[in-house]
Amino acid sequence: MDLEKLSDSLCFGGRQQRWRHRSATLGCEMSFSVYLPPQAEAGAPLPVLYWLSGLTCTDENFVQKAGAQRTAAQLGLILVCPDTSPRGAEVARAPDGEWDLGLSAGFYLNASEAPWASHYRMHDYVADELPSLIEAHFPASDRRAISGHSMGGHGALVTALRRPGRYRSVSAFAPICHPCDCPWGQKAFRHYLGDDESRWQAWDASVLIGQAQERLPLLIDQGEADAFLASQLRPEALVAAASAAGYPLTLRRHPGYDHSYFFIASLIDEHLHHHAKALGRLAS
Ligand SMILES: N[C@@H](CCC(=O)N[C@@H](CS)C(=O)NCC(=O)O)C(=O)O
Repeated sequence: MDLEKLSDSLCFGGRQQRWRHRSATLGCEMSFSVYLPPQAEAGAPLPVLYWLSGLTCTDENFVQKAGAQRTAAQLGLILVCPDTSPRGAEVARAPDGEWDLGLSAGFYLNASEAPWASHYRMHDYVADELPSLIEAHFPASDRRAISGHSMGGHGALVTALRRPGRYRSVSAFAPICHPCDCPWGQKAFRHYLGDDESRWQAWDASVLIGQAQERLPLLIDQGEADAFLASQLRPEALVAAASAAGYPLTLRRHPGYDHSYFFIASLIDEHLHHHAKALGRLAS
């Protein structure tokens, strides 16, 4: 596996890096960002928090805006941020001006429909190919946690729920909680998965939580001033489904916070502590 280093900066005593590789799963070149805390110098494997960003993002939004590195350095957590869709000239794209489909809008699923199916396999990339690469090339253990924002919050929830045993904890900021029943999700699922809505359910956290095999520590933060809250995010659907299934869910609603990275930056430390406890880096 060829890995090309694109950048490498000292950050809170650790390294903030960006890498490029050829993804066999996605059939294109992909970039990802990784933060290696100072403890990585010693070489002993450290646990990894995978972060999935939202619509219009790349692997760089979180590392530049969330301010997670200071606490990751204290806790000894590696942070890995994949891109939000396959990339490159060979990859299908939405018509100009549509930012909620195609590039930067992969929805962390495996598409079944043309023209998307040949490259849009972000679920397999995030759950399988990327962790294998990280664990082979960096001082990373197989203790994994997953988190994300908006479309990436949906991705974190669905990835953890679909893949029992792979993650120790999960969290999300302002996730799309019930994509089968909101405009962003319906548009993406119709294109990527086809018109048969019964096939959408395998990618909807509010459905999957009712079938969950394991109970992970699950934390969700939601801003009350988020412009997408009522129309797109629908946390009440996930709360109802979790309650019916007896799945413990901590959902915190925060007055005044919007959908931006300012909200994420305000609460990211609490998410890092949530994951550090499950990953054995803090007393629980
Ligand atoms: N472009 C959209 C907003 C898209 C948006 O809010 N994207 C979120 C994720 S869903 C984000 O993280 N944007 C990038 C950023 O804030 O750095 C609009 O104008 O309404």
